[in-house]
Amino acid sequence: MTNNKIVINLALFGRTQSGKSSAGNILLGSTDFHSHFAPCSVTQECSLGRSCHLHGFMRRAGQEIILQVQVLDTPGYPHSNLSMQHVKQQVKAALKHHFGQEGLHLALLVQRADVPFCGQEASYPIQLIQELLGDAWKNHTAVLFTHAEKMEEAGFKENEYLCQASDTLLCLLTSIQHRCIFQYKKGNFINEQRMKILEKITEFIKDNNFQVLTFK
Ligand SMILES: Nc1nc2c(ncn2[C@@H]2O[C@H](COP(=O)(O)OP(=O)(O)OP(=O)(O)O)[C@@H](O)[C@H]2O)c(=O)[nH]1
Repeated sequence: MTNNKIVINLALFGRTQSGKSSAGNILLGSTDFHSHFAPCSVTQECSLGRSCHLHGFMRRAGQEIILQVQVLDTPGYPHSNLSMQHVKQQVKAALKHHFGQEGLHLALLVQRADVPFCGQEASYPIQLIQELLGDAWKNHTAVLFTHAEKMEEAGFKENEYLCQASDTLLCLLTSIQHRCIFQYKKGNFINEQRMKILEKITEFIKDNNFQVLTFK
């Protein structure tokens, strides 16, 4: 953090087609990441996107702090045509390259709200986060639920959804101090969504005293 600017470093993890790139684009307010429907994995390589300077999120000693967000998009894990070992090595190298010195503030585990969180498939991305972030992963991970509008359409409020969640999800949320965010993709509310998601993320990072994880 310099006197009046902070750069927040985020990395997206999750299963194929969970909505990682789309969430990254919402966070950045851009279309930097390649995001579309496919019956296979779209993202093949890690890539870093940077937002413009954002105002109105933070103040310190009465002075406005300008926020910039950097997001690392990663291939789905498991992937439809890359081995798990390959993806792991690729993400490890990208974390070191982009956040090796500056550090990572938060890993976002991207999970579709309309897909139950259970079984082996759900646990792979968590295992990847644990392996790459090490013991402190619990302090630097949040779940980002995409497709939350489907949950809303089915008549669930966020707390009701979480109350009825699978044991695996409840156990994960307990480990990460219940850090989770719901992303609703509907109509013309994308900018409003972006602000809400960024507010939550900055809250988590502030609660963590801006601590980062570095990579050697
Ligand atoms: N309705 C809805 N669609 C979404 C949401 N998030 C993503 N999508 C759609 O889901 C599809 C996959 O999104 P991506 O962002 O490409 O997902 P990804 O996880 O990056 O996919 P891979 O790179 O294949 O692993 C796209 O058609 C997105 O438009 C959401 O919150 N709601």
